[in-house]
This record gives sequence, C-alpha cells and structure tokens, in this order.
Amino acid sequence: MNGNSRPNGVNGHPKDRNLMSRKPSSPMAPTFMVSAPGKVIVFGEHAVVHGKAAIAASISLRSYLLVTTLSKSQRTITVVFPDVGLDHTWNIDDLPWHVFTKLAQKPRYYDMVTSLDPDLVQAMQPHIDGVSPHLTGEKRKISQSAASSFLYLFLSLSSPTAPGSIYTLRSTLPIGAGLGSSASVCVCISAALLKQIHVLSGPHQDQPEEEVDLQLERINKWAFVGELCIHGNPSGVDNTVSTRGRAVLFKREDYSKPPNSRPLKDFPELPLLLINTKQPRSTATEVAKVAALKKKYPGVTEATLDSIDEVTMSAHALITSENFDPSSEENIEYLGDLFRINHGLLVSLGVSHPKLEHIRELVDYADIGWTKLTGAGGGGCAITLLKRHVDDEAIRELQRKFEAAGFEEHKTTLGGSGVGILYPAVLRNGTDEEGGEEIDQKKFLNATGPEELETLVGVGLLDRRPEWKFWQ
Ligand SMILES: Nc1ncnc2c1ncn2[C@@H]1O[C@H](COP(=O)(O)OP(=O)(O)OP(=O)(O)O)[C@@H](O)[C@H]1O
Ligand SMILES: C[C@@](O)(CCO)CC(=O)[O-]
Repeated sequence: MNGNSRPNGVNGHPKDRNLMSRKPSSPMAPTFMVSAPGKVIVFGEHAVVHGKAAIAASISLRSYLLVTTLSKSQRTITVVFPDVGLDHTWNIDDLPWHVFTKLAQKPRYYDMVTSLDPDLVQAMQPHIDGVSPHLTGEKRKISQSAASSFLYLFLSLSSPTAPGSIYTLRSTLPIGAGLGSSASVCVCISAALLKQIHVLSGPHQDQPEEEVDLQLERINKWAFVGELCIHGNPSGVDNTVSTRGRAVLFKREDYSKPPNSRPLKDFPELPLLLINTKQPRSTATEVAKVAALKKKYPGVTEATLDSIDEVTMSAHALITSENFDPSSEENIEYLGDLFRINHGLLVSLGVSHPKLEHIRELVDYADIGWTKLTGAGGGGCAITLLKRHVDDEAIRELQRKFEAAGFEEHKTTLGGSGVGILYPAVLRNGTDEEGGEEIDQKKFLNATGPEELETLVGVGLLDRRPEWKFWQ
C-alpha cells in the first residue's frame, strides 16, 4: 500500500459523517456536478461484444458526481463513493506519474484509447491495494474496481499540478443489475475530469451540432477506458448510450476503430416492466462465460450470436419503418416475439439464471407479455413488454407475485437525456437562499435514498430543472 494513502472508511450512515473538516477554504473553482443515465439493452446484449448489433435506450435512473475543488495548498484527491463503501484519499504528489516517462507517450485527452496500458495498471496497483480495507471479498472488489476506474482516468487526464479535489458520487441505479451502473459512473468521471482540465466546451444553446458531437465523443471515449478497468472487455454500448442518452443502434466490429452508433430518433415509449431479481452478478464474469463457450463451440456459438444480430436488425427495421405504430397490436406482438426469441438465445448462451426464468414463467402464466433478460444476465434485471389492453388488475396481481418472490420493480422511463452538467452546483429548489440552493457535499451525502437524492439534485423528469445543461 502507498504509505501516504489515507483510507478513511465509510462507517455508518452518511448522515453521521462530520464533513465540516473537508470544507474547502478559498477553492480554486466552483463546486459542480455531472450526471449520466443508466440504460436498458432492448436487443443484442452479449452478441454486441462479438461485433453484432444491439439496441439500447437510456433510463431515468442516473448517477450524480459532485466535484469540490480544494484550496491550492491541499494537494490531495479524495473519492467518496458511499454506494460501494469507498472513501479514499491519495496525495497527488505520491501518485505514479513517473510511469509516463517510461511510456512512449502519455495519452492526450483527444486520443482514442482502446486498451489499458499494462505499465500504468501495474504502477497503479499499490495505490489500489490499500483501498477499502474495511471491506472483504466481493464488496472489496466492487469498491476497488470503482477506485481503479477513477484513478486510471485521473492519471491519464490530469497532471501532478492538478488541483486537489473531492469527488463524491451517488447513484439511483442498482449496482450490477444490468442497468449500466458502471457505465454511468464512468461517464460521470470522464466528464468531470475533462471539465476540470478545461477541454469541454459548452453545453450551450446554439452550440453547433459538430461541436456538441465532439464533446460527447471525448467524454464517451474516456468513459470506455473507465469501463475497461471495470469490465475487462466492454463493447462500449453502455457508455455510448449513457453519454448520448435517448436510444442507439450500436455495433463495434473492429475494436481499434470507433464503434458505429446510430441514434434512434423517436424511439417508442414501449410499455415495459423492469424487474430486478436482486441476484448479484458481475458483467465481466458473464461476458467471460460467452467467450469460453465460443472457444469451446465456435460454430454453434457464432450461429447463435448471428441469430441475435438478426433479431436486433429485424426490430430495428420495424421501429424505424414509416408505418411503425407502437399502439398497434400487431407491431407490439412482433416486438414481443423478438423479445422471446432473443431471451431464448441468451438462455442457450448460458447467461440466464433461475430467478430470471422465474420472472419469465410468472409473466407467461399471466399471459400478459413477453420477457427477456437485459444487460449481462446471470441475475440482474429482466424486461417485460406488455401486451396491448392488459387488465390493470392482472398487472397488479403479477406485481404481487414478483414482490412475494423477493423481486423489485424499478419505475423508470426510456430515452431521456445523456450526460449533463450543473455548473456551478446551484439549484433553485424553491428555497429562500439568495441565487438558489448551493449543493455542497454534506447536503449531497445526507439525502437518504433515491427519492431524496432526486428531489435534491435530480435532473428532473416531468419538471426538468433548467440549471442542468446537456450536450444535445
Ligand atoms: N453507485 C456506484 N458507486 C460506485 N461504483 C459503482 C456504482 N455503481 C456501479 N459501480 C461500479 O460498477 C461496477 C458494476 O458494474 P457491472 O458492469 O458489473 O454492473 P452494471 O454496470 O450495473 O451492469 P451491466 O454492465 O450489465 O449493465 C461495480 O463493481 C462498481 O465498481
Ligand atoms: C453483456 C453486455 O453486452 C452488456 C452489458 O450491459 C456487455 C457489453 O456490451 O459490454
């Protein structure tokens, strides 16, 4: 462990924490916040890792990262990610900047990085080993992988002269449930660090489309690098939809080139139920399972992945056709059939879970829709596309059965905004504070649960908060 690292440990509820000692004196920049959404993969998970197409849409559950710049004399960076029990401080001067003298060249913020640098990963390791000593097993791994992703991006994008800062992250997304929690965190980290090194312009009204696109691509590229630290082998679909929001058709055939991602304008507001098995799993493990299957049965696995590609492209053709009408029974049934087929193919790839099958069975018995797993599977979430004209009581009955089985329903909407910024971190929030309510770390950490967090800083669904700005 790096002797100068200071593992602080998160003990108890954030409300108990005395954060006053952290309050910066004469900060060098205003406190600001960034936010990015999670996603559902509607079609094509796993196949997308192997160069096939996927359709994904952003959801209204999001991560929020508050950046507090310290005074000039405070030469530390602190990550406070209470959702994963992470609270750690590094001295900026002790970080392994020396590794860049060995590397051919330090990556520049506009470079395209498609793999992790093994020298940097190795040099970082002693600074990660001491993170979250109060946790053990899987919990420690989760906490350390979030720290790795942050530190890799910090070292790549910042410099030894970076201002001391505190990065506080909270999310309304369930972690490791297939809803892109890691991607939304990585998009937040990328956007915050790029903002701090002053290489993001806007967002502002009338910003030309190409300029907006450039900023989003910059954020997306580094978010992908963060995902590399967590996942091992991400396709990039999650960070792309988290950065850009709305819905995309995504394909990455050649990992050394940028992916092909096409926005899906007017993505339909499909009548979906989003059910969480609450069975924990890791995306990296599920992705590795498919890779192992492909190695063992290359022909069969490739044919299965090709079939998933056909399903995705068939759904895409329907959704983008002129005659598509989401209120048409025939169209919904067509998409429903594709849900069922896509799920069956994922089952044969070995990435379902008995609890996901239980959700599917309950929906099938009720005969009110079509179900598929979403995200990496192995647990996590399933989505059910509801049939037209389903009786409300039948849905309530099903919801009771989900609850009795220990599953959780997430209420969310599809296709919202991508990465956004609140600069400075001040919201009107209906308070008497002159100029609005300043969001400081204490208030941010004290918000209990997703609802309070949404109320305090949420991007806002129905009553959009005008202070949040988006590149769009
Ligand atoms: N709220 C959070 N705070 C800090 N780190 C987080 C948070 N949410 C996710 N992470 C990081 O992301 C990892 C979870 O990523 P994983 O890919 O396994 O799940 P996911 O992104 O939710 O699912 P999927 O990739 O299937 O959509 C955690 O191990 C942690 O490192
Ligand atoms: C399983 C996967 O296809 C989706 C995870 O949300 C992995 C990826 O695309 O990186």
